[in-house]
Amino acid sequence: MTDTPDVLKKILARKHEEIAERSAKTSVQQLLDTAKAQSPVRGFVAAIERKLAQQQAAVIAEVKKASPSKGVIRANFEPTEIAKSYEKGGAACLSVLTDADFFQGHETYLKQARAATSLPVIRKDFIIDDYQIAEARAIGADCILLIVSALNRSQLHDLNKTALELGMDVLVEVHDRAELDLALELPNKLIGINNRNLHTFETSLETTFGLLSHIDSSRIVVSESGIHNIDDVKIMRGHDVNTFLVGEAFMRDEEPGRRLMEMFN
Ligand SMILES: O=P(O)(O)OC[C@@H](O)[C@@H](O)c1c[nH]c2ccccc12
Repeated sequence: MTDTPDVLKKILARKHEEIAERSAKTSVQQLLDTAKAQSPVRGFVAAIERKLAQQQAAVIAEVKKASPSKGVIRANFEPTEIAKSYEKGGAACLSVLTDADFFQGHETYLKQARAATSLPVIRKDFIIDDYQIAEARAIGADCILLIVSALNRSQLHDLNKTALELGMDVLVEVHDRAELDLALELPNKLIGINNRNLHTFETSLETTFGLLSHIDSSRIVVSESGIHNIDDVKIMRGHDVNTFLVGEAFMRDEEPGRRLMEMFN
């Protein structure tokens, strides 16, 4: 399918421009100074491990207004209220989209969500440069996402190191076997399997099942995207996948945290 628009490629082209614009305004050193004054990191992996130790599902609940494939998902978008609802509903962690151009996200949303709860928060964005990692900690993020299909091997290793040095956790995201092999070179505990192909935005839960057998029990597998109902959760838990990243299903409910409780309790 040569005429398929490659969404990820388009997003990454824009990210390069965005980083250039931002670094002209604020230096990395300024970001690192701000990061130093930030409240301490909240353990993202630790919060997941606590849920799992209690035989509960560990849910990373996403604060997401819109996406390239779905358009606006939640018109009445109040990050503070959403975050509080998620915490009440039993989320282990929060995920906040900060990409503005494709997901209508913002750094402010992350700050608001984190300030409203005691939960650890992942900055959900397309990270290709150390600059964005300093920025993540400067706005309070406890964890970052590294998307293997957006990076080459040395970028992946270098960016991972930068995040760990700043004290943050890292969720490494893969979609196929080659990406998984690269991710497994890192010592990280969290391996995210994105059921959505970021080039085409097609989504299938089979992606998780296909990769599962290649990951040993020293890792925590996070099944990401396309988890919409109790049956999806049951199938996953039947395969011993107990950690989830869910956005849309919660965002379409008036009370996102109540929906979380319905799906996971
Ligand atoms: O809304 P969903 O289908 O529940 O998906 C959430 C999350 O997995 C998805 O937003 C996501 C996973 N990896 C990403 C990388 C970039 C942007 C977004 C994502």
